[in-house]
Amino acid sequence: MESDNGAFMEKFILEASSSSPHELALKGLTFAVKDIFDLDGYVTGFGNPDWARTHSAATSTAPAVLAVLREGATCIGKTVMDEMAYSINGENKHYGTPKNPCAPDRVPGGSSSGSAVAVAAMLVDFSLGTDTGGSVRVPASFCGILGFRPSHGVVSTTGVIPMAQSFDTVGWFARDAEILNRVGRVLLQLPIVEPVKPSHIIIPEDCFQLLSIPSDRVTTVLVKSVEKLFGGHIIKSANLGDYVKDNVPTLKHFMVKGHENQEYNVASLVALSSALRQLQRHEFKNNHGEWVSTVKPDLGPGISERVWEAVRSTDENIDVCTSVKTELRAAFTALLGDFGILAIPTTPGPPPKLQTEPTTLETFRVGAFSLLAVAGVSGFCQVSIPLGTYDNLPVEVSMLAKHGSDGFLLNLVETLYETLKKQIEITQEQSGLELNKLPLFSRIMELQSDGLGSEASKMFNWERERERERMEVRARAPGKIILAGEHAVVHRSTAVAASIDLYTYVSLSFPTHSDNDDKLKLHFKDMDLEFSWPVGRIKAALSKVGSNDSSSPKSCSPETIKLIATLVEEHNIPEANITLAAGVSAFLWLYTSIQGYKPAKVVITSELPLSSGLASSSALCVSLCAALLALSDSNELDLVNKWAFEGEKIIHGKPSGIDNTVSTYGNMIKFRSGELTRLRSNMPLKMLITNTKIGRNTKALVASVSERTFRHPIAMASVFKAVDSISNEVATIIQSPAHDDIAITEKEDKLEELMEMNQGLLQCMGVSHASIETVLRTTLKFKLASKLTGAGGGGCVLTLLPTLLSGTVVDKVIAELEACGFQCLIAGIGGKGVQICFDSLS
Ligand SMILES: Nc1ncnc2c1ncn2[C@@H]1O[C@H](COP(=O)(O)OP(=O)(O)OP(=O)(O)O)[C@@H](O)[C@H]1O
Ligand SMILES: C[C@@](O)(CCO)CC(=O)[O-]
Repeated sequence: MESDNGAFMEKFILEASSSSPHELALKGLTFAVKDIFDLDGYVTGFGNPDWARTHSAATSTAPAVLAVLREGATCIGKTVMDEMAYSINGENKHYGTPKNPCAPDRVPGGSSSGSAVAVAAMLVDFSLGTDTGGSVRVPASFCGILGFRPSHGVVSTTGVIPMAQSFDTVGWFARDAEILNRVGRVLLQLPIVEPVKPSHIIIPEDCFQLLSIPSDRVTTVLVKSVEKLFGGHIIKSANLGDYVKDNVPTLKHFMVKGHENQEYNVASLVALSSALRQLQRHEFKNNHGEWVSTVKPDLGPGISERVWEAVRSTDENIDVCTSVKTELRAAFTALLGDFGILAIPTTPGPPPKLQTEPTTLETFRVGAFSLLAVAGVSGFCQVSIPLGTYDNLPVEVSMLAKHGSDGFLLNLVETLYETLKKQIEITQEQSGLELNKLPLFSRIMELQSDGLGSEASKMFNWERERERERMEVRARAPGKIILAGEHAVVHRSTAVAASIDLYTYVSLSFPTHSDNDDKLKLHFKDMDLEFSWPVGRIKAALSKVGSNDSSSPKSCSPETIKLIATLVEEHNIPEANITLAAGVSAFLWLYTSIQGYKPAKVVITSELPLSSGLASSSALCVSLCAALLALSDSNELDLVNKWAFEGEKIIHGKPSGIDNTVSTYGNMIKFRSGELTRLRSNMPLKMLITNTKIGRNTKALVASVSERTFRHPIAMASVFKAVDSISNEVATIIQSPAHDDIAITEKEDKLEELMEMNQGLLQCMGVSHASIETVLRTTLKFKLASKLTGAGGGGCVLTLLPTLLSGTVVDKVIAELEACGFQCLIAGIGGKGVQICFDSLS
């Protein structure tokens, strides 16, 4: 199954003999078909071996397949699909999961998984799939290609195993917008016509808020491209959820009480998807209930549950589902007219990891289906369009048009696609150094996904070695503030943190052969401290440690720490800088674990004050790991984060992982027991950060809180529980909408109160300090609330600067704090995480 990315069930060549006098529209193109289409003489497998075993070969070929064959395209095989088309994941336990060329550790999306992968891996020019609830749109978006779901009923589904007829469509995939359009014209039997300019493009904010990545990463590209081609005046914003709620009265039968105000869902769209799923279950049962009950097929996890749920479903609300369909189609027809476009995200985020638990996938599915149901229930046509990558994972946007406006939509994609691609490049360049936005990374991606197999990887390694010699890799990672929950987070309470726009920078370069240098050199530029070891010396000292595997982060054992300490002690670190020894040890562990024993030069500088609560140690570990992993096969952010955590352990003792996680991913997060939730901040937060300049050691402070917990377990459990509630409340406030100054002020007042409460509890933990109390007293004089941030014991203090606070007051507070000898800075919070770039040295 591994060859051809595991996309095919079976390969063969199928061509139609044609003596047509006209030029064939698809001549010279190859394609593949999902194993749900009948091909004369072949058993149609429906993704499941029990199905294949109990059905005989088809006696004719589905008209949709015949149509493309007759226009000169060559079919090269049938593709793997999800069992009975009852999944959007793309994992098939019987035939293997087709490998997603865009993200090999992620699912390819289903149910037309193999068809999408065959196109994405460039094994064919286009492919056919089917889409009932999302089975073309989802795999297209997960594999970074174009996917088209036509208006319901316009392409023949004869000779295609039905799933749920009210929603079943034949869809297709391509990498090229012109080919997508050409295939569409054949299937839709449409003549070639001039493109028509869209009358308006609606970008509903509520739908883009469902995205787990920053929504402007998607909307900016779209808006800029539309502005360039058609003018910005055609862009309209809207709230789709409200529009649907107000215009589809029957939907009330599917609205779940209490869901109206759910933060991450658009309640009326969730209701739409409930209606769709209900009717889908009903029709699936009519189609396959008897077969399932008799054969009791062996079905994969998640799919089995859904199939049996459908088979056992009762026929409630079926008429109401049909009314919802009719009302929604009328409402959207009024909204879009003949040439209006609705733009929404295809799915709420990047493809989930392979083998994610079905229960963990549920939140993703709820979000995905509420977006997918828009075209599903209205029967409108939809195209999913790739928009490059974010964090190395594919990003897509969808455009929908009125039922029957398929030709218009296909022309529009073709017109828009080149401009979109240029805009993606501009946006990615402007966002600077981001991990996945780099020439070398895109070259690596290309080489891995071009299907050249081992030849490609040989070339790739050789190329990489040469690149390595000429390259300087630079990385930077931000520091962080903790808004609520420090220390308690080590004891499994919730904390809320954000990145700040102060960074640690790492530069990594490897000597060329002609340099004849065999040393590993580390330069802390700010303190002008240099370390260097012959790599043979490091190898000899660490010979017992075993071989390195950069793709699986491991902890440094106490024995290895001792061995590393001998290497550190060979350099006499001045007494004033002795705390740097821990940073040097972490460096040696991370470097040797990821790069082995190779000579190199690493230079580190930082804008962050060390040991003051702004996570300088994490910024060091994260930027270092990003640089070290940049040239390896495994360059995922997740891996950077995991290795950085191992470095943190050396400096920190028992870290919770919050610091390295914020430094890696940026933004604002809620964090508990290693689990992170991204927060969508709905308020601009400005913080004054006061550095008391009292140096302290996070490791010692964390240990002191643990000791206090050991002495007073019950009392401290209550303290941690109270902190947990405070953090959760802070997260809710940050995310709740605020439309005017009054609402913002109310939110700020609440946050101030919670900060004061948190500070009180940090005092209970014993981590405040006289210098911190001085800052608190000073800011209180100006009615401003403050709390320590990070480990305490000195370090930094946060003061919330309310939006309506006058600049004069800010100046006065700062003047008074600086008069006490403190350093003040005003921080932008919630920016990007780690970033990386390559420079050529030659
Ligand atoms: N730029 C740097 N250069 C050298 N060493 C560094 C650098 N940044 C951090 N370190 C190492 O990290 C240590 C500081 O880590 P520590 O955890 O005590 O404080 P912090 O990370 O700044 O604060 P907190 O963990 O409370 O947010 C330093 O003593 C040093 O060993
Ligand atoms: C004090 C602490 O909670 C935050 C340090 O920035 C420690 C940790 O979470 O690892």
